[in-house]
Amino acid sequence: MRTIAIVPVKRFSNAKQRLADTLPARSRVALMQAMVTDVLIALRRAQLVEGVIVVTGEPIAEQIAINYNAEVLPDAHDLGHSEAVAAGVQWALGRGAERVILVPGDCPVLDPAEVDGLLAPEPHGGPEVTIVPDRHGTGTNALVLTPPDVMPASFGEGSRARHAEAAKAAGAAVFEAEPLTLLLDVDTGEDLEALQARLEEIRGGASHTRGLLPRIL
Ligand SMILES: Nc1nc2c(ncn2[C@@H]2O[C@H](COP(=O)(O)OP(=O)(O)OP(=O)(O)O)[C@@H](O)[C@H]2O)c(=O)[nH]1
Ligand SMILES: C=C(OP(=O)(O)O)C(=O)O
Repeated sequence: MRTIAIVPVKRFSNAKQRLADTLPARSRVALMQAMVTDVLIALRRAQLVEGVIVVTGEPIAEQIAINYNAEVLPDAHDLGHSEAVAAGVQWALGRGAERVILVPGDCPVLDPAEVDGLLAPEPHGGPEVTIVPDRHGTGTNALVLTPPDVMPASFGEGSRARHAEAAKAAGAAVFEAEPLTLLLDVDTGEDLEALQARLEEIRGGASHTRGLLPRIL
């Protein structure tokens, strides 16, 4: 099933506001750069992802996307996570995608094998939505949408329940999955500590973020 990954990336200067008390701006920029790089490397290694689109107005993210064989869809206004993804879905439909996986740019320990695990189950033929929550259990870190426009994404506070409701309303089969490496997005100082702990537990992966953390913390 032709599957495209959509990675929205906000301009680095506005990114990670929830880390402003933990890191100075230049470190937040460096962290986003490293995390986006690690996410794109992981998606490129996923066997079941046929293409990657990065939706961004950030020139550095654009260059990273090009370096890792991803397409770039300009985002002139940074109107929001969901808005960026919506544009990516339309782009993916135009390129024949039958399914999309929505992945944020701030899940650096993403494991390609877990991405393939999310995409491996044979689709039932009808509309389907898989929700990957965040580690707090109320947000959404990733969505697998079959077809890509089965429902609009609605990221933000309490999005896990909202996405489940929207999927049911769309008549889609709803699944939930908790692949360990997709549960950890980095939004707060506490997430950063959890990331450091995770990087100590696992060998390999997230090479750019792993290399940067000691320099900025
Ligand atoms: N292209 C684009 N991506 C976005 C936008 N808002 C959020 N994103 C991306 O969506 C993903 C998840 O967003 P958040 O967790 O809210 O990241 P963030 O906005 O940097 O974090 P905060 O500033 O703390 O809210 C990240 O990859 C962001 O870069 C946007 O307006 N445009
Ligand atoms: C991360 C989420 O939303 P946002 O990207 O807008 O913070 C979420 O829906 O859990």
